[in-house]
Amino acid sequence: MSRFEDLSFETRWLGRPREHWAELGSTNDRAMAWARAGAPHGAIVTADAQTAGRGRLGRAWASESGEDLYVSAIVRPDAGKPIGALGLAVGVGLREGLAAWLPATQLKWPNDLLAGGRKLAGILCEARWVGSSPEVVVGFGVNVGRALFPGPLADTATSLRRELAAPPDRGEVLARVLPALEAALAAFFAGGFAAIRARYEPHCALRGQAVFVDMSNGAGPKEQARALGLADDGALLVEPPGGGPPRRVESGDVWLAP
Ligand SMILES: O=C(O)CCCC[C@@H]1SC[C@@H]2NC(=O)N[C@@H]21
Repeated sequence: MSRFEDLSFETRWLGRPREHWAELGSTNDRAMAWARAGAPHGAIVTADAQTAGRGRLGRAWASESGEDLYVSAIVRPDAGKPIGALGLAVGVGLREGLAAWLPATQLKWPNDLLAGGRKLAGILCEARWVGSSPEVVVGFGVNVGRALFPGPLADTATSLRRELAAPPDRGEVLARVLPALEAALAAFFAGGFAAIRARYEPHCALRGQAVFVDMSNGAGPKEQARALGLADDGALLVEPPGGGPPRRVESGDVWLAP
C-alpha cells in the first residue's frame, strides 16, 4: 500500500469525511452526488484515476496516471456569500500549499498553476443552488508523480516529479494543500477576493504580459491586449491595443502571446 492509500485511513486527513476511489469517472461528479445526499462542508473525494476527468470549457483532464492528485472538496458557503471569485481563492491556497516544494509557482488567471511556464495544476469549481445557499464542489488536479504526458501536453504540462530531484508523494502533497486551501477559503469568505488579492498578485503569471483574450467563453475571436493585474472582485484587467481605459475580463480564457 502506498503512503497515499495509507493516508485515506489516517488522521492526516484532519478529521474530514472522505472517500478514496481507485477509479472514478470524475471526482467532481461523485462529490456533487455526495453533496446532494447531504455530505458536510469539507468532505473530500479523491481518486487514483479518473476515466472522464474534466477541466474548464469542456476540456478533458488527463487522469489515467495513478500517480497524480485528483481531489474534489465539498464547500458550503453561508447563504448570500458571493462565490464568483472562489476559484481564484482556491488557486491562492493551492499555490501556498505547493510553495513548500515549488515557491516560484505562478497563478495564471483564471484557474491554472504554472511551474516554469508549464501547467502544474488546474481547478474546476462547480456549483448548484439550494434555495439561496450555494453548494460548491471545488475540484483540483495536481500533476505530482507522472514524468510523461500524452500528445500536446508533452510541451505544455509539468509535474512535481519533473521539476524536483526528490518529489514528494501524493499523500504529502495533499496533507500540505488541504490546510492551505482551508485558510485561503476562510479569508475569502470573510473578506471576498479583495482580502486575498495581495496573496495572488505577486504570483500572477500574466501581469505586464502581452496576452490574447477570448471574452466569450470559448466562442469568440481572440483579442490582443496587455494584462495589467486583477480587480478587487477578481476580474482580469487588460489594456487594449493602442491604449485606452482598462477593460475587464470576467470569464473565458487567456493565452500568453508567443
Ligand atoms: O485546468 C482545468 O481546466 C481544470 C482541471 C480540473 C481537474 C480536476 S481533477 C479533480 C476534479 N475532477 C474533475 O473531473 N476535474 C477536477
